[in-house]
Amino acid sequence: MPVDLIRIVSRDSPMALAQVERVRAELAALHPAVRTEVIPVKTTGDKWMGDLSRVEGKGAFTKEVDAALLAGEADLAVHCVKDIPADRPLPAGTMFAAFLKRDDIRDALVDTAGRTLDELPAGTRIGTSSVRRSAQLAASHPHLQCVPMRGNANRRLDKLAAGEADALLLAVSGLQRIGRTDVVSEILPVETMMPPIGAGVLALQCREDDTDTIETVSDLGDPDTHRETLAERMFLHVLQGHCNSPIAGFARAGRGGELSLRACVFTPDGKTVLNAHEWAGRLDPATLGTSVAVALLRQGARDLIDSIAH
Ligand SMILES: NCc1[nH]cc(CCC(=O)O)c1CC(=O)O
Repeated sequence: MPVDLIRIVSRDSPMALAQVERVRAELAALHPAVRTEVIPVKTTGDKWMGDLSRVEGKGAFTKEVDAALLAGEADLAVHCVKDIPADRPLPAGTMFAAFLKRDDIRDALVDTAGRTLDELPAGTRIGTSSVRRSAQLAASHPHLQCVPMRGNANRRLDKLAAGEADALLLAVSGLQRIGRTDVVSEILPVETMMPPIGAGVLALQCREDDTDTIETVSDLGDPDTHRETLAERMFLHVLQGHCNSPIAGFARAGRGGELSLRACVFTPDGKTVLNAHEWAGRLDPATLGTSVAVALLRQGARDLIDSIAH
């Protein structure tokens, strides 16, 4: 039975609310009779500006949103896949109903003087708390210096303007969502800055017994994004990666539907980089994710991941 109202819960950052607007627009196009309501909530990750590993890092951006969904205060949660823990199952009683068509997966350099990464002088302070970003930067541009920076993308841009760093690394998709691609000075190729698992993908999560809502929103799903996301999340699950892991990678669905998954694990100083790249047919994303994870474990990934606090 079609539903007539869907209450959507999400973080309350400008980026998260823009994501909800995309979901509402796509829903309105496919199901014009369905009304929507937005329920913004603050998550632990939004409130705590210290090291994420100190606040049970796992699920810091999703816990309160999932709680509202499970309590029946909302019918649909919108999450960045990147922020959903993969080392354990989704909260019991919830499931993914759809993954929206993937956005740009790359990171961008934001430099107020408009320079590229190669043009930045030694000692330039790059604002990022991400081990993934700082390790890769240490590998390719060891003369640059990373300084810790947290907060939603708008706040980071404010901190940059206030002089807390000289430049930032931020996801292109996030900047597009908040309407700030004007600040991008260079889009980094994935060879220089491999994206995080789930980059640029939005997940729609429902209560598993709410078949009416699941049926309604599942029409928004994109099949290629779905397979890519399953492969990437299975990869991260097998590696038991956490939010602060030095792990990067991405799957790509080819024209014929075949999937490839490239991934790496590195030391924080970027001096050791483990690499794996495998292909699979269109119907087996989970095996592909498992296989790439096992290839990296055989190369010693376990020690690299476990050496970082979480
Ligand atoms: N940790 C915050 C976060 N979660 C998802 C994105 C980017 C958007 C996406 O990949 O869906 C960002 C911002 C950033 O990393 O610059």
